[in-house]
Amino acid sequence: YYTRSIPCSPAHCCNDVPVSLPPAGTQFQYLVVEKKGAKQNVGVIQLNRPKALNALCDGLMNEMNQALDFFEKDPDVGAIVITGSEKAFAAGADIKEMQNRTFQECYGGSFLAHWNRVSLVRKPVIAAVNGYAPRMFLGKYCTMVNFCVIVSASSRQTQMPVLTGNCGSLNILFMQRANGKCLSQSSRINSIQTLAPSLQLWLWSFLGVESAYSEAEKKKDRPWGSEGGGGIRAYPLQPPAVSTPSPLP
Ligand SMILES: C=CC(=O)SCCNC(=O)CCNC(=O)[C@H](O)C(C)(C)COP(=O)(O)OP(=O)(O)OC[C@H]1O[C@@H](n2cnc3c(N)ncnc32)[C@H](O)[C@@H]1OP(=O)(O)O
Repeated sequence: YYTRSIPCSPAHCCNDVPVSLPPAGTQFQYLVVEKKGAKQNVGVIQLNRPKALNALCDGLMNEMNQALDFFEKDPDVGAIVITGSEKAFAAGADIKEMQNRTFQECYGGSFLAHWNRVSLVRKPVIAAVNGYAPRMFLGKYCTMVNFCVIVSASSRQTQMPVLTGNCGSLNILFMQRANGKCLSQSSRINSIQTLAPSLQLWLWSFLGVESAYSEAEKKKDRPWGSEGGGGIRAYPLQPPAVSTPSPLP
């Protein structure tokens, strides 16, 4: 759980008595939540459900929202990092929990609506990804990572190319700043290429394109993320020329 061991800030004076944030006694079953860094100003949320490869069950996502609330309100926290374990960032939605739910339940009950909290945090949220992260980056069912700002790190075990997530994620930040909307995947990708090319280049150079590009993807010699329908390539220097689809025969 999370303890506060740094000196008081004016906004949070505790008269030298250690303060626990979130409120003392808050225990997380599925997360390790702590503040890190020399200035203790980075809120770190580590997914901690190893037996299920950090699959995102309701309990985990509720705790995630709680932790995000705490960090967003904490004036000492400048940025939030969400990370997993070495083997898995997260195995996506908890499919065991989902398997018996009917369409009506999901649709009527706003299934997964509480997953959006991370996209509303008004501080940078960085997803530090290692290991398995199926369906976390691309496709119809974009999950948590797509609502974060930057996805860093890479791993051969990551099933989706890491950089793909970076583009979508950073772009969401951009679009949130611009108009508060999360656009469709292709719009996001297009817009970052047209509206924020320098930001994109900066991000790519920051992350090191080559190191984020898995050997497996290299061998396939195809656009990153094409499996998920995104069709994204690494364009370290120039955005792609817009191609017109060939007419149907
Ligand atoms: C919003 C929509 C989505 O996110 S849909 C995407 C849902 N995710 C998936 O479909 C991934 C499913 N998992 C896998 O394909 C594999 O687990 C793997 C490739 C990620 C890893 O394979 P590995 O062989 O290394 O591990 P296990 O398959 O043995 O898994 C260990 C343990 O974790 C449980 N588990 C894994 N993924 C999930 C999940 N998404 N939901 C619930 N539980 C999951 C798995 O059942 C094993 O537990 P056990 O008690 O031994 O059955």
